[in-house]
Amino acid sequence: MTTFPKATIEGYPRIGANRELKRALESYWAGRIDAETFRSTARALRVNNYNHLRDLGLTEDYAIPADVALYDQVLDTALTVGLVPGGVDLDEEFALARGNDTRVPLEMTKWFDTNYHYLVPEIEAGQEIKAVPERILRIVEEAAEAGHKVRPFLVGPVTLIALSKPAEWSLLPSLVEAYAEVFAALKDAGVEWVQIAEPAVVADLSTPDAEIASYLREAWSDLLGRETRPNVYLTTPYGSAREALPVLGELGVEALHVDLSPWTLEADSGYPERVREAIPSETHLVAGLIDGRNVWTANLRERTEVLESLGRSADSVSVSTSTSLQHVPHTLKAERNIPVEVAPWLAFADEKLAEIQALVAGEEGAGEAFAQSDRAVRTRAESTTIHNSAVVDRVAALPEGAVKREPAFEERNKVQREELGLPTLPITTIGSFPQTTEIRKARADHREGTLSDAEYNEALKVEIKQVIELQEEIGLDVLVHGEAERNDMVQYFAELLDGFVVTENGWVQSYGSRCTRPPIVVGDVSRPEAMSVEWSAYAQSLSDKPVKGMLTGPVTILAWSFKRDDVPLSVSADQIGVALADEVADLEKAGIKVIQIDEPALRELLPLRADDRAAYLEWAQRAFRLVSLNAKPATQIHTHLCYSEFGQIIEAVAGLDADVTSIEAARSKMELLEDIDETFHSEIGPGVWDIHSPRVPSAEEIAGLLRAALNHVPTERLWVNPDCGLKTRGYAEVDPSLRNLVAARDEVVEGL
Ligand code: MET
Ligand SMILES: [Zn+2]
Repeated sequence: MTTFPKATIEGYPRIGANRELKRALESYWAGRIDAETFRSTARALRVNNYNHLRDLGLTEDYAIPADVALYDQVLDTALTVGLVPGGVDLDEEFALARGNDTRVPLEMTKWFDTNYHYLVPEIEAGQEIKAVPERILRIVEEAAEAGHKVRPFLVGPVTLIALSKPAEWSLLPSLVEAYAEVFAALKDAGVEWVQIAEPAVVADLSTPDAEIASYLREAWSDLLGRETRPNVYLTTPYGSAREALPVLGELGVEALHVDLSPWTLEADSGYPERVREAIPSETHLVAGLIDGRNVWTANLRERTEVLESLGRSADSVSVSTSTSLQHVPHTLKAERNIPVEVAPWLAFADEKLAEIQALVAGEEGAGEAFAQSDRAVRTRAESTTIHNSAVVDRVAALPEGAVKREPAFEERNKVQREELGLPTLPITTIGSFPQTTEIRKARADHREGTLSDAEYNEALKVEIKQVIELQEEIGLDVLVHGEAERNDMVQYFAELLDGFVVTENGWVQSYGSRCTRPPIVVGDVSRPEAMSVEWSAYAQSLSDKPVKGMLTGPVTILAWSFKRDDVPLSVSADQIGVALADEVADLEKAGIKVIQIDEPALRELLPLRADDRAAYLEWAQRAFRLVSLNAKPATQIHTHLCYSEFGQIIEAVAGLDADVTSIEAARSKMELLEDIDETFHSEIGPGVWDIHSPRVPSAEEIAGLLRAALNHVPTERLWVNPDCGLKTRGYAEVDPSLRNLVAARDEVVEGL
């Protein structure tokens, strides 16, 4: 048997260093290129990546994983094993992902606790499962033609069912048959190693841990007992395996990956020890030592200690990443503006490859790399640019534990009613208005330097004025300035706060062709000057109605950034919280009476393990409350949540102690209302217009949703608003939809 490579990675960014895949996908969808051209572009990108990885040192056979889905790895696997029918057809695949005239797309949701989103297979008991090995054989063949023995990649059967809707376990035996068929085909094609990811063993999904462990045993003892199959490399990224760990040890897979990243060991420090005990020496162990989802230079000395603590002989252990590198940008080489002091502290995908090789070579073999790592660790710890004692002291002086805005909601509510004098069922929007071509162009020109600061500000003010006038004319009650100055809300605040570094090219795939450029929290966070006041104050000067100030909350800013690894998340959250509290004070001074603090990512950071959730919710709530802690009683604090189902954490949402909460609800047909009943005592705006779709909701439809809401929420506490901001929509839909909101509200109020 070919031995497992000494140095490897779990996966590499698929989108392309210059986002080639994104461009090819979007050109194909728009009909600008045909299927043939698309396929050859995607193929060239894959082969280039293999060549690139070989140049970076992955020279051993099977060191390079072929984790090469065109849209999503779960969809790709589901199609290959036939859990979702679609075969090899490109348009079928994209129809599942994006919908078309005849079908709605598959639902999309977060992949473990990352910002990547996968497509959720819809499955049912008794359905047919027919493997399509051609999909993966093509990948193997094209790699072979280019001179590479790559490791075909699939999500494993247990994880695939655990992530499907519903998790229909009765399908497991026939699904295992399909995997067996794919394995046999790969073996026949001469493949010696296949990589199968089973991260279901690290998370508390809808299926309990103990059951996951027993399905794992059932599926894998069967698969591993098959005659015709390649060697199996089973992987467990995104955390530590608990109940399933002994099972993984007993299965007898040829190679097993465990996630030993600093992040995982912080939550479960005894993990290396448990791995050492549970995994027999016959199983080749692959230590996922290099963090696949953060951007910090590894402490090679400390990583070596973890490696040594596994007690393995050199030929029975390899070094890899903790997860696929799909969660980090390609390379630091594409960055020109990272401060020279900070650059050595960072390692993107390509830089991590060098770290893996250094760990394999050890200090004797890679002295320079170890010395560099030592320097990075030391200079980062000692840096006076990122450590700001004023910020640390300020946060240390805060009261510990839960903080509470005074007076309590009921009292504030009275003052705010008087101050604002809003009508019954007040109407507002969530903040952003359509980002027009003119605004995008102005922003691009400003970035390029062809539009001066003054001209850019002027362009923004023209836009704000139009947005205010439109809202006045339509008759909304609490207005917004439209957020024309923000492209991405988190990027916007990160650029204005100290303690963040933003990248030029650090694109990371979020889903399909969608990429984001997460900022990096490098140190203590503070606010050198006001960030949003100029725009809000200008907007307020144009209207007698209240204009809502618009901030992104601490949890969301953190969730959508690369986080520090030298302090707990709660520390950064507190720091961002007080920085935003200063912004609240400045907005109040500028005459703003209503301030929204968006926390769409509150649910996203919820830990994978149920045991860890209470502690998370505690610091998340605290950070949010710090922002509004010293707001005047008369200032109405709103919050907004979207992107996930909040039923599970509705009490935590109520615990934010906002005066008004808007929550996405239209798409789920207001399912949320059941949960709201018992828990919510403040005002609430369940979204009544699904802004993810280009449809214009009719007034009757909206009125229906409002009447449904009134069965759960008293009239005086209900707000009328869309599900989320309007920035991705066009005015052609926004204008009539807003008018329908007003008509619906008026009609419902009439009938009260
Ligand atoms: N205020 C933001 C907006 O309207 C909230 C977005 S939540 C993803 O765009
Ligand atoms: Zn939203």
